[in-house]
Amino acid sequence: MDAFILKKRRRRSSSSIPETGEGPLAKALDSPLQRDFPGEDSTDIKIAILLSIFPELKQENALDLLVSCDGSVEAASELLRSESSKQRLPCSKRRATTVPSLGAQTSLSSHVVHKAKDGSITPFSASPTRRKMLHTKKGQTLHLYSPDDIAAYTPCTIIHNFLPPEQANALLIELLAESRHFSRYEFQLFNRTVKSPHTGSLYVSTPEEHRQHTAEYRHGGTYQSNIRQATPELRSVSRKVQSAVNEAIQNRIRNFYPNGQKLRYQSPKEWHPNAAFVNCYDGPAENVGYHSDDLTYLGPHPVIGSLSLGVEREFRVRRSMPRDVEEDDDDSNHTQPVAQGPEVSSVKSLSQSQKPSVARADAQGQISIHLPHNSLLVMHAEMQEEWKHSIAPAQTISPHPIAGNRRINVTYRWYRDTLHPRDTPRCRCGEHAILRCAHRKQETRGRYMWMCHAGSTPGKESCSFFQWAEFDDDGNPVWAHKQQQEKNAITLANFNSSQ
Ligand SMILES: O=C(O)CCC(=O)C(=O)O
Ligand SMILES: [Fe+2]
Repeated sequence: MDAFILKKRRRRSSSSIPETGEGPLAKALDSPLQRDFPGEDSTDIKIAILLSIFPELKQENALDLLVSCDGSVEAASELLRSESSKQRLPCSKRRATTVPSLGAQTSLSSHVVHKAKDGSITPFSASPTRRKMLHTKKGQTLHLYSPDDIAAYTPCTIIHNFLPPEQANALLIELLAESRHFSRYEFQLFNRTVKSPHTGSLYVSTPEEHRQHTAEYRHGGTYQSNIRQATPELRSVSRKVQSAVNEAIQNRIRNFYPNGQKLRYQSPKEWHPNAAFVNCYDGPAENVGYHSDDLTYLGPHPVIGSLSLGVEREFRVRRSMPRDVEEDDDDSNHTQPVAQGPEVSSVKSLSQSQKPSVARADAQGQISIHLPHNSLLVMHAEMQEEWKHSIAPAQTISPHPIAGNRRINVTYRWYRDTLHPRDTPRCRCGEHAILRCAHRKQETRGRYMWMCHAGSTPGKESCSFFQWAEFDDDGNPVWAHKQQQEKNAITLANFNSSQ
């Protein structure tokens, strides 16, 4: 289970579980997967039986296997026998890493199987219990490394060593020089003005878009002064990001979405980046707190291509828990600012009563995806509405030969022509309303709404404006059709086509 390491472990005092010390069995018995395992008392006996039959099997892999076989030693042995016989075949196309006895970076999903009531064994990825087994517990972090596991358990695709090394280094050097111009985003969190615990800047395609972003677009409720024009490396890399992201979207649709169809409100058009947030995390303490990205200009179910350069850091994700499970309040009275976009801060300094969303995050546990230099993470269409993400402060980091202690991140984004601030609704205080997805109440969950964002703007108070947002199935706002008929639609320039 090397691909899947549990960092914080529960201490067990139960007398039914023998004292196992700090070894792999102790880790295995503390696994969150344990709770789905029937007949907990006999776990160690079953592991011992499996180990006596298959001496090369690692203890922690034995537990994985038992869990996936619903606790049946028989099914687990059967699977191991068939795996080892496949391995002995000289022409076997199977990679050795699919056998659980082998070591580092094994994909969990590649060897975990599901046993149906009729005794048939299917791959875990096709089993109905797949995601159920991955619920993390309070305060726990599951670490995923392999691209297969990341695709199976999170709405993300990771591509390691994405660019040719020289191109990754050239972009890193260019953006490290740019980072001298970066600034901290300011925003209102509850009753305080907070600065983001990292720096950044927004890059756009053309001088005209630079003007519009400074004077018309609002980010986190304010006009943004720190907008820059895309640099040569940023543009040339965007071509590769564009094709990799489009390929990843098609794979995701084919392999993960119901009936192999795109999600409702997801755009069927080719994804093309026309803006990018570039973030700099200077040292292990710099971070970004849990948030989902602002949908206002990206529209429903946006896809984001996120390139990491320099120091490796942990990208943590967790599902946004439906709030009606815990509390019953009304979307239309939404006054609690939910952190959005790169303007988010760590909320550690707030008192317990002030941080309900943090409490929910803890209750659910989280998954950590490690982002090494030159890795591209695609956040798919379900990510912003159903999950939250963060860059955790690190205890230690390994300095990068070019970047030192710094990590540079580029999130390539597709700002929608149809959601230009000229066309989006205004709230009663005359501000641009922001787009959010409802998730608190079951009856309205998944619907979009336009809301006043002034409550998150330093020095402003919200007018509580609220209006349901209407989109067609491809994520076009209702006004887009009218504009097209009148031929006065706005077109934003792709990074690639505007140089
Ligand atoms: O640094 C990262 O990987 C994530 C940045 C992020 O979440 C954002 O820019 O919205
Ligand atoms: Fe983000």
